[in-house]
Amino acid sequence: MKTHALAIAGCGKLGKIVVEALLKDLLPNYQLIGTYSRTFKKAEEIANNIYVADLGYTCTPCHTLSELLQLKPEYIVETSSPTGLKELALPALKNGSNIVTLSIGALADAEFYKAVEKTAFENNTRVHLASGAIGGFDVMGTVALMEESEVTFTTEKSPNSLRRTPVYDEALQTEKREVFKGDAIGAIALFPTHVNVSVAAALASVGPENIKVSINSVPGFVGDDHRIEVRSENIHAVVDVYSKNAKIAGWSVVNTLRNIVSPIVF
Ligand SMILES: NC(=O)C1=CN([C@@H]2O[C@H](COP(=O)(O)OP(=O)(O)OC[C@H]3O[C@@H](n4cnc5c(N)ncnc54)[C@H](OP(=O)(O)O)[C@@H]3O)[C@@H](O)[C@H]2O)C=CC1
Ligand SMILES: O=C([O-])CC(=O)C(=O)O
Repeated sequence: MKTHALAIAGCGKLGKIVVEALLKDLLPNYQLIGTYSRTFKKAEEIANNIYVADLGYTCTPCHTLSELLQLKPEYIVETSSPTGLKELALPALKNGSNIVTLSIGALADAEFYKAVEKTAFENNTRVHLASGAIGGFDVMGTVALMEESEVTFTTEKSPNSLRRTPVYDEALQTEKREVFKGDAIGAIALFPTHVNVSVAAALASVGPENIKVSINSVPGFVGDDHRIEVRSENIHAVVDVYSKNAKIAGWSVVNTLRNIVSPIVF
């Protein structure tokens, strides 16, 4: 069986899910050879998990991104932040590494998107956008090719998840409110780490400047509900995903990694 050298950049909650999957032998085609995170200790903890599991190879925790790239990983799981993806994408692609990312919000920047596309193309590498806390990119892409469509993205969130954002005030604890209405570029600018999904749905369909995004704070709400609706002359598609927490996003990276090496591809 061919094994692929894997690295993780951003060793937080979702990166750890990929490690959990490796240790459960759900990613038998990959060896985690390196980790990197802003806080070195977190990269070290994951590398230590691999050491303790005695998988027959070593995982090197890295202090810098360039140290990670020197390990020449074939795939880098990027689970840091949209800023992290901006720092990592071009050097990683030039280094011959493919990327699986959840920090899709970074790609709302059209100039960055173009540079990523060009660099990946020139270096024969690819960027895989994991489905994260949503799904249905296939339907969205298909309809976008087929005919003109209108795509709306409506999210319900708990007020607590908006606490460290500019829209938060205590009244949100008792009052339902639409806290953002606009396109995906405006949404990710206001909530830089909370609405990667809106950018992902937009990139899969009508583009970040054309999708209609509505973000709603609902008192007492637990988790997130993302509802994407595509309407065109022939199609009415609804993708509605409720998730109690963000675990689904981590597992979507695992699913993407499995799909990459599977002879039967979804
Ligand atoms: N597409 C989707 O559906 C979803 C996407 N996301 C995105 O996934 C990513 C990971 O989320 P999650 O695991 O919950 O986040 P966490 O905060 O738990 O983990 C992120 C880790 O990455 C590190 N980090 C952050 N920025 C950088 C950087 N520039 N360079 C290196 N390391 C960095 C953090 O370091 P430190 O510990 O020092 O802060 C932290 O350890 C985020 O971008 C988030 O926005 C999240 C949920 C759903
Ligand atoms: O879990 C979610 O609601 C999605 C999320 O944080 C994101 O898209 O960044």
